[in-house]
Order: sequence, then C-alpha cells, then structure tokens
Amino acid sequence: MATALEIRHLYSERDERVLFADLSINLRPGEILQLAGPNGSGKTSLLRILAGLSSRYEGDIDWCGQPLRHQWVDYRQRMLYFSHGSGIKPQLTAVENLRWSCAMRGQAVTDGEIYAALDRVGLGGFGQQACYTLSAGQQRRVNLARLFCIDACFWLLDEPFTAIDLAGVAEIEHWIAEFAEGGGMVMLTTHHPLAIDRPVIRVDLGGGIS
Ligand SMILES: Nc1ncnc2c1ncn2[C@@H]1O[C@H](COP(=O)(O)OP(=O)(O)OP(=O)(O)O)[C@@H](O)[C@H]1O
Repeated sequence: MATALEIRHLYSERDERVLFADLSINLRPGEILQLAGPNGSGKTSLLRILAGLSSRYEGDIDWCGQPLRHQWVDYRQRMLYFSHGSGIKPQLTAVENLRWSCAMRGQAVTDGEIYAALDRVGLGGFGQQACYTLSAGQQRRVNLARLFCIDACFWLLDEPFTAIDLAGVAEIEHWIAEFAEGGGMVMLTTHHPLAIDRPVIRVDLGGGIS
C-alpha cells in the first residue's frame, strides 16, 4: 500500500542539543510504529511536530505524496493526537469533554456515540461526572475515549499507557491492533514493552530503525 506519511531527513535541536538528525520514516496504512529512546531523546518533540504543534525542525514531511503544509486541512481531519498530558478540561464532564473535542474538529457526534465510546473505555456511568472528580487513570480514559468518537486514520499517541491499569494496557494494545487491522496508522511513544499481535516498526531516537 502507498506510503501515507513520509518523513525525510528530519532534523531538530533544542537548546543547541541535536535531538535527531537525518531521520527518515515511512508509514503506510495498517502500520504501527513505536518511537523508542531514553528520556529527553525527542519522542514527544517529534510527535508535537507531526501534530502541528511545533515547527522546530528542518527537513521534509509529506502526507499522501504532497508536502504536509499543502495538505494541512486534510491531514488535521485525519490525524488524532493524544498528548501525554491529561488532554481534558477538568471542570467539564466526560461527555462535555468529548462533545467539545468533536466540535473542535467540526465533527458531528451523537450522545449515543459518546456514551458508546465511554463504555468502551470502561467509563459507562461516569459520563455526567466533572472530570476533576475522576481518578488519574479515569481521566486518561476520558481522553482515550476520543479514539472511538473521532474519525481519524492516523493516531499519534504519546505515552497512552500512563496511569492505566494492567488490564487497560492490554485493552489499548488490542485497540491499536484492531485499528491497524482496519487500515489505520499508529505512531506511539511508550517505555512499556508492547504486546501487539501485529508487526511493530520500532524507531529508536537514541539509536537506529529496526
Ligand atoms: N518547552 C521546552 N523548553 C525547553 N526545552 C524543552 C522543552 N520541551 C522539551 N525540551 C527539551 O527537549 C528535549 C527532548 O524532550 P522530549 O520531551 O521530546 O523527550 P522525550 O523523548 O519525549 O522524553 P521522555 O521519555 O522523558 O518523555 C529534552 O532535552 C527537553 O529538555
């Protein structure tokens, strides 16, 4: 299948320290890529570049064969970024957070779809609760529920397992595999050894590509 995301000769530095240089990555529909590397090696920096939140780089990024900067509108509709922060507004309820996330993308969503997404992440019954009253792991799960109510073909996941219990980690791994099986693309960072029943491309920012 044709490459959807092509990164060529990417270079980025922070405070005169090179994070990565000459980094090239191809990602095709159905592929899962794990960014690995020690703390501070630039994983989040790379995901923020790909999420359009940072322009601290040199090099080329193409989306579906065109420079990303020309494809921005299409790309933003198809990419879903999950940051390593909680990603939610604590004063809003879980349902309001998800409604807000969808509205920000101009995507229509029904209450039924929102409650189904909350059910999938184990938060059935918590939809009307202000998020500051939820536990850290439950707040992360509200954010994860976006995976099920936002249409996207590319998930960019920064440390999706943080604060998630062991059963939840296995579930997320299953969701990633299922998404890729359906043609979705995933790029994620994690220090957790992945147990996914599909090939995972590993890019080590402290080393090479394997
Ligand atoms: N807002 C910032 N201001 C200054 N330096 C920053 C900022 N954000 C990140 N950096 C620096 O950029 C480097 C890469 O950070 P980054 O968060 O990308 O690493 P990481 O590989 O995701 O690390 P971790 O595994 O700890 O999450 C670090 O040295 C960090 O100090």
